[in-house]
Amino acid sequence: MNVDGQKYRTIWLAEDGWAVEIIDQTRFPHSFETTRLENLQDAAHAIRSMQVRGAPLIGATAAYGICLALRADASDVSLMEACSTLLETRPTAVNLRWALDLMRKALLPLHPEERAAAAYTLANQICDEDIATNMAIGLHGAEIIANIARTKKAGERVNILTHCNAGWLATVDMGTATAPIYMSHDGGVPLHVWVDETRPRNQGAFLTAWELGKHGVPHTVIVDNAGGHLMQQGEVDLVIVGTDRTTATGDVCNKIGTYLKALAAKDCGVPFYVALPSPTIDFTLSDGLQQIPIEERSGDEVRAMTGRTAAGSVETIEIVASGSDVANPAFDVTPARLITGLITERGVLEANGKAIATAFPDRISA
Ligand SMILES: CSC[C@@H](O)[C@@H](O)C(=O)COP(=O)(O)O
Repeated sequence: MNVDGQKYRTIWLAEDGWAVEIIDQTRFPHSFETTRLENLQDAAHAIRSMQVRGAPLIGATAAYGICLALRADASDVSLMEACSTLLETRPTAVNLRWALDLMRKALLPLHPEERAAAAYTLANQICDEDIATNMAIGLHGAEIIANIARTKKAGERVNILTHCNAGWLATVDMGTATAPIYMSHDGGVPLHVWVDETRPRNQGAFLTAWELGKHGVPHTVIVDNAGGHLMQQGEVDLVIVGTDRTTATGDVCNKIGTYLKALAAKDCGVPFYVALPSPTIDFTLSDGLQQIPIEERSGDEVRAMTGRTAAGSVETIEIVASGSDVANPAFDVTPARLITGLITERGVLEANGKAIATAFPDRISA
């Protein structure tokens, strides 16, 4: 997407053709900075520290992490160790395992001398495919928005609520939940987005608001607890969120707080959609609540907030009474029964095993 007139992806090869550059997402929204990854440890650190985050981008970064590892040492041991180092960086987004499995299966049979070049080709392909997938999700999701827009009176806009950041910053480009929004907005559909701030790391307030703003999409940041009230007041036409892992039966794991939005949406009769690329479906799982590992992140993310002071410096302050315990589960699971539809690259599916299996027979057998 464009940032002040310059086209960016979230991850790309440096001019030297081997190092990897990323947008450092820990600096948002106070500054826009890019950083260079030169080895496996840089790539693992970028994922762990959330310089890059969002399920598809985590997968893409891991793929380039393999490239960097093989550039230094293309042996079988190096490949296997790189896969296990990267796999341990974050537990919930299944795109990480998907990308590593893809890389390992393709590269292990090759002669070590061929591996690094083949790894770069494959990682580039993963990135290009991510964008094509998101464009397809955008087209399918835009139809849903267009149908709602047709029910509106002149001058009324479609109000969409989203949680966390499933925007272009969470993918290689376009985003998943935001792809239908960008396409509809660019196509002239009047719309407005309610952006959940998404405590504790504020991906909504810091990232989604930033990228919607840069693209000129009307939006309003709300505290995480406001969504239910807005739905009761008829101020939300539909919810679109992303996901880090979706079971073969349609249970959706996404940023903590997603489940509460789905409950409120059900109670208020508001359609609740999940936008996802097929690498986010974990075909080995059938019960999201029992089987999806939920990342527990540092309590410091709950205890503190970072922001810009009136004097212009970026500072971190404590916001919890000292001595209190904190807990920080980073994701929750929304059962399939609360989901109106899954917006995938192969169309909008019902959230159930039959619909998913019918749309992705090739992925099940793989
Ligand atoms: C297209 S991204 C989908 C999800 O990865 C996104 O909604 C999300 O929850 C991201 O969590 P994060 O902890 O910021 O990596």
